[in-house]
Amino acid sequence: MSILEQICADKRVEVAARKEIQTLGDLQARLPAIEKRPDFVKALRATPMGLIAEVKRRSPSAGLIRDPFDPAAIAQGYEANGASAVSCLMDHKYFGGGDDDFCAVRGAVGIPMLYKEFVVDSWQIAHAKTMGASAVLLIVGALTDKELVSFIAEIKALELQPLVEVHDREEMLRAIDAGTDCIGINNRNLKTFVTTLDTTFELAVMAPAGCTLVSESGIKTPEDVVELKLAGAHAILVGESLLREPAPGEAAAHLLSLI
Ligand SMILES: O=P(O)(O)OC[C@@H](O)[C@@H](O)c1c[nH]c2ccccc12
Repeated sequence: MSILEQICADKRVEVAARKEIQTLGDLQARLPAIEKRPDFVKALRATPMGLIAEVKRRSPSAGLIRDPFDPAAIAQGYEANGASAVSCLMDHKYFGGGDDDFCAVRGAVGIPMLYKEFVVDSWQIAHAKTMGASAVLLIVGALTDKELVSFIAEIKALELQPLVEVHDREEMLRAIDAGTDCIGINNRNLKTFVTTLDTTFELAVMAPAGCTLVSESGIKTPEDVVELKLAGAHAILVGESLLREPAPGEAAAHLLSLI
């Protein structure tokens, strides 16, 4: 079993248990009272290169990334230094994240937030809305075509925006067929962890006109960002290289310094 399959199998068990405590109906009952959140895609397109800065403690590929870890302070640093949005890991078992981190960040910044999760169930989409997310990640490699189409529709129906993640040509074609206007190209292969910006260089040309294109993972230098912009990326999603610096916010400003 690949790590992606393993994480998704665990996630199904986790969501089933959470649904017993807080049902989908419980979440849905709260939706009318949830205030509208800022537009994620608009924020990404408002600057020459959008930055989705990530809050994550650890990952299966990198191990422990940052300790001690103060999600609210990190996110404030990102916002003060020009980040367009914050991505917050929701998975605890593999990434050390979860609801507490999301709430802490949500209370600390005004920019849009991405619910960074392995979505396998509609419950998670309603949960993202109640938490105050603006956008929800959908990983094409973890979903059937039918799931992809229905999750995109559910996300839009709640006035959230999907970031549809692909890693190869086949997944890119599936994302386009499903009809999304915001595609994330993950430079990291979630099966092998091999990470190369060549993934973006290869796939960016396939993106339909008008589609917002995000390059994700393994982005480290201002020169990387220039190359990604030339390749057609409108935004970048960056975690590890910022989080390993003493001041992640300042590192974010430096990363954008050549744009
Ligand atoms: O820390 P990095 O290499 O800058 O990558 C950030 C982000 O792209 C990565 O965390 C990510 C991209 N897609 C995911 C899906 C699930 C979990 C994590 C991810």
